[in-house]
Amino acid sequence: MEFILKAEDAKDWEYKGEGAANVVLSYRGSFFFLIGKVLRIQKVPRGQSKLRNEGMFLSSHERLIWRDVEGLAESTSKDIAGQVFMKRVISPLLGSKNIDGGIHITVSTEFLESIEKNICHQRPSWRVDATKVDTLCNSALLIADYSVFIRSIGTLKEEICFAVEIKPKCGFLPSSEFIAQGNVIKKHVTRFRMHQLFKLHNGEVFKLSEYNPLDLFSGKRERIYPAIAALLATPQNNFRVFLNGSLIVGGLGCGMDSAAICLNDTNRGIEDLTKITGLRLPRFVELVSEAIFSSAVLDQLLLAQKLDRFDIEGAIHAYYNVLSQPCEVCKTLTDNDHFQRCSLLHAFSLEESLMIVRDYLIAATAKDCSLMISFRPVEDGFATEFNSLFLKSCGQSFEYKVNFIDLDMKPLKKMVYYYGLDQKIVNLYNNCKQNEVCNGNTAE
Ligand SMILES: O=P(O)(O)O[C@@H]1[C@@H](OP(=O)(O)O)[C@H](OP(=O)(O)O)[C@H](O)[C@H](OP(=O)(O)O)[C@H]1OP(=O)(O)O
Ligand SMILES: Nc1ncnc2c1ncn2[C@@H]1O[C@H](COP(=O)(O)OP(=O)(O)OP(=O)(O)O)[C@@H](O)[C@H]1O
Ligand SMILES: [Zn+2]
Repeated sequence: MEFILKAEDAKDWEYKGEGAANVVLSYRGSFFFLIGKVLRIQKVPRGQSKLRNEGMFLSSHERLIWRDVEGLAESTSKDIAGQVFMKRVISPLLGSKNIDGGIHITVSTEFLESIEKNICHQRPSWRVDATKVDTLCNSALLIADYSVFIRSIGTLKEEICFAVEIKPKCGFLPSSEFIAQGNVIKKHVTRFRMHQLFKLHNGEVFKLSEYNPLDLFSGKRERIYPAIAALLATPQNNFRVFLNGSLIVGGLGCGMDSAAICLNDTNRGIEDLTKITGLRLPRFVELVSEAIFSSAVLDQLLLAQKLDRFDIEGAIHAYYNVLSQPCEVCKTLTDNDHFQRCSLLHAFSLEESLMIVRDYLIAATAKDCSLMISFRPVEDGFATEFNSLFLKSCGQSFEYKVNFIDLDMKPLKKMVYYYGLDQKIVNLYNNCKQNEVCNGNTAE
């Protein structure tokens, strides 16, 4: 008999969080198979009811880009495309060890409608205004809950555990020759840093984050620690802490909490963590840093991000080649040298152009995914099937697990948006710099 979640099951699912595209719920019922799991449900922009497309999910150009990936071009839904993309494109790059594709389960429209109603008051209001549960979707993704440390399926033993969620964003500086002279700042200042200023300017955050992705991705202990400390100081949508599965630090998907509220909440969260685990703030930062350092999990992620070799300023020209359309960007270029250089990209073959765009899209996924690391204190010398580390400074051993989340495929049509956003971000940064408003965060 097929397993279906129906209206009466909705009460067992509790709001956990959401991003731009999905809402995530934790299971609070007693059905063995669902214990320790979360359900990831697709959302749609409000006012836009997505018509079910019974045919191919990918556009004809996307099918061309992904034609070498077995089963991807033929996908008939977002779910199927996502699953194939994760299995055949992302897992080989990031290593299957830290990725759980989850399973798709059938959900009734009534279940989704009840969920939409039940969680409405818990969602951030700006997310409610922008999106709603896609009640026309007939499946949802069931994944292990990484905010808890589960040792065996179907049990949630009463053990202390905590987890951090990190959205590290882009960990390198681009060096593409297709970056216009006027945008050369991109080669010296991180995208994250420039984007912060843009977000501040547009009221998307209250305070600039001091987090530097180059530190987090450095592979050096002494640089990872300040990166984690900076994330903790200004979590925005880049950092969350869960204690026994409940969110204690970081907001529900936005950076709109005022600096004071945020700091108060963080302090309270850390107090709770210290009370329950005995771990004080510096030791906690040390533990998270050590897990990132020892697991070297960001090395693979960085390689995947670096598939973006041409930067959007180069890849956008390849995009127009793929579409076989006149390039909308070349039309706007005023620097003749730069125009000549970009023209070279239009001489590339279709094969080369497809590869540039495909690699850019894979890198975009790698720049937007998050990492969840769950910890559990253990007796020293305790044999474990998981990674473990000993924190000398507090004489305590921990076992930990690292998992990537949000490895969704990015749609091809976003390329134009990516180019526009990039130009807006760099223009604003350049203007601010000229006005001597902003300070540099240059790479060494
Ligand atoms: O473009 P960016 O760098 O702002 O990233 C977007 C994220 O913004 P962020 O900068 O992390 O606050 C954005 O996150 P928020 O909605 O701001 O929490 C999404 O992750 C978006 O991806 P998608 O639309 O769900 O596929 C992300 O879009 P992609 O660029 O990954 O497609
Ligand atoms: N497997 C999981 N275990 C625990 N919590 C999870 C899991 N997957 C997602 N979450 C929580 O739900 C939130 C939203 O999930 P996710 O990042 O997949 O949404 P999204 O809409 O795809 O995000 P984005 O805005 O980056 O596109 C996460 O930030 C995380 O807090
Ligand atoms: Zn062009």
